[in-house]
Amino acid sequence: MSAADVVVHDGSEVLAAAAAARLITRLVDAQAAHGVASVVLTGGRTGIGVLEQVRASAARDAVNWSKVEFYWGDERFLPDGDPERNETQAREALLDHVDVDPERVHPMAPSDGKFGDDADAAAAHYAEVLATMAQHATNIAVPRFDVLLLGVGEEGHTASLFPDTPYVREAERTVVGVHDCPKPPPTRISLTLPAIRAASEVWLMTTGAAKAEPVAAALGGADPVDIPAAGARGRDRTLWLLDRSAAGAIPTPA
Ligand SMILES: O=C1O[C@H](COP(=O)(O)O)[C@@H](O)[C@H](O)[C@H]1O
Repeated sequence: MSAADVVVHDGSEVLAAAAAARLITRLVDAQAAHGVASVVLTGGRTGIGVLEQVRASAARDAVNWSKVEFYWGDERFLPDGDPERNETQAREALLDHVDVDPERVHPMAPSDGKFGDDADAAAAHYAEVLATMAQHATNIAVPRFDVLLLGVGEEGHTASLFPDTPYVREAERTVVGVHDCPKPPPTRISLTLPAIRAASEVWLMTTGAAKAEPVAAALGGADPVDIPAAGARGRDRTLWLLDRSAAGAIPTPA
């Protein structure tokens, strides 16, 4: 397993702009190599801020947006269009402003969709969607994810995998319904660590002093059960994009 790369930016604004530029380049390169690129989106302040910066970028349309497969790493299990849904925020930040192919946008089901309020059924369906898109590049039933974006919570959660839960311990399923989350809303859908680890590149992006301890713990080799972000890594690259505050507790080399 390759060591994680850590890039520290001065503040949240420059981090979002720099991460947006990096994402545009990653998608352009993936399209050059594969024809179609694939990205797994995250919610949260930092993740959505990056999408807003992509929208605003002069380089935005270097990406052929109709040839990008969009997935989500997690979703707040709320009614369709709810402003707190990661999908709603991603559409407002970017997807509604570029020429995406609706057939290539794969949101996780809302709580008022065909699965009703059954988050476990909605999660099982998303796992089936991923399996049908799998290209058998890896030994797990998910498609090739060129880049998988993640945030990090103050207690170390990533996607919607929270500490010391059966969901962060999940070793077989690719997608789970998550219940009794400490951060509202209590019910969510999330990729599991095995699914996250199938991605070529995993980028963990976070800002603010409140994240400094979990970031330092994750980079210091914490048990993923205690700090789920510690368990997020890519097959080819794991990249931490931080601002100085979030990086503030990382031990400096002697
Ligand atoms: O609830 C969530 O929180 C995390 C982190 O969000 P942030 O605002 O602290 O960056 C986010 O990555 C996740 O997608 C979201 O569901």
